[in-house]
Amino acid sequence: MPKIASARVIVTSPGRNFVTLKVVCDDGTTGVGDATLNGRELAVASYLADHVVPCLIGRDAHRIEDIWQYLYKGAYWRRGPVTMAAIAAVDMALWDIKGKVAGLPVYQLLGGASRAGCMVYGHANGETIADTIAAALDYQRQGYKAIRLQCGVPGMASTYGVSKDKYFYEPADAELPTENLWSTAKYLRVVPELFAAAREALGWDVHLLHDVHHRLTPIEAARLGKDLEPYRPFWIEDATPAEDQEAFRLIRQHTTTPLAVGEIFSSIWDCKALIENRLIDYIRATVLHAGGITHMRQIASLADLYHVRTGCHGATDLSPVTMAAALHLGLAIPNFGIQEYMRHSDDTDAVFPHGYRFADGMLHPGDAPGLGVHIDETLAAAHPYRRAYLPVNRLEDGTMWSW
Ligand SMILES: O=C(O)C(=O)C[C@H](O)[C@H](O)CO
Ligand SMILES: [Mg+2]
Repeated sequence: MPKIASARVIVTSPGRNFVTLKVVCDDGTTGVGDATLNGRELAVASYLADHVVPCLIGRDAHRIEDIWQYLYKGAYWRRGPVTMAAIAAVDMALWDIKGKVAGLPVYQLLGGASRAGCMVYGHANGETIADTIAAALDYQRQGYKAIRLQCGVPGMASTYGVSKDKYFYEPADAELPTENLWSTAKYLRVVPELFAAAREALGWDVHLLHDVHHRLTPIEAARLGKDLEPYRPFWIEDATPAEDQEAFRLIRQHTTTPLAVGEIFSSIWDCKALIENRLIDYIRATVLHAGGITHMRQIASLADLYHVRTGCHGATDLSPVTMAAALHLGLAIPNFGIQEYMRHSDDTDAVFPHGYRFADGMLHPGDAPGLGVHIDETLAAAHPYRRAYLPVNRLEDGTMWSW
């Protein structure tokens, strides 16, 4: 049995910050895990290096469940994004090792493929509705079957999801948090116009998605859901801040627009009530921020009982290691729904060579043993950490709001 001989934390910034755990076994087998927590990266790096790595040395790398429970129960302080991202990194690395030792891709260890590939959605965004539609048409031409639409809000200098670059959206953009402004009234006017224009231009054979990014009250979210119903969105995401799980009941009572939530959840306890009460349709928790493949599989299994499908977070702050792990899980589980796919920059792809491939609107994790992703440590060292914060958001009168 491979024993864990060492583990190191690698912080690198090939255009944006990533924290990676590399576990090395006494037989030379290595595994990688992603521990990136956007804007708070060094907290997880320290949690791993100072508090987790010393506990790993000498352990049997095959005992994934036992090590998960050891780190979770052993911390005493349960849940939370820092703890769960650190546990996730260990978990991903151990699945990677198990796959390499077995000579099998991780999805085979999880039960084998349940589908040909994982349907993904790309991000179409633009300052104006016309710009956004043009970007969406571009994705459609590339074969995407699902597209997220975000456009600027007239009268607002900046809007969540709208970037200068056509493909890459990077909100962690400054050494101190950028201040954005927000108007719910202006936003609620423009989004239905965007969806009407999108159906006109793109037709009905493509799934359209939208991220509200935690900015509406429950009754405002209910209004948006109703207004979008004629355009049959695939989902609206994070319609209201989800620490108030009960709020989704109100939204649900008013609209048949499917609801997705969970990119900031760190455990099954954050979504248990949402799932069991059938208040959501898609769970967006990820292997990275929700405790790794082991815990995310548990969340997916619970969700499956209630017709809730996965729609895992996949923004650029989740490294290619997380993308690979998400694809192995997504390929295997019965209730996969969709996978977010915001492409990484060439610099990031070079630091993390990977085997997953896009074709026909889907990603496939590939058949290399383990996760099929590596870290080039020499290249990683050439991109030192740079402090970068996510923005904050204020109403026009200065009131602090959810970003
Ligand atoms: O991808 C999404 O749906 C997001 O909401 C992106 C988040 O703002 C981003 O990952 C925060 O780190
Ligand atoms: Mg989101």
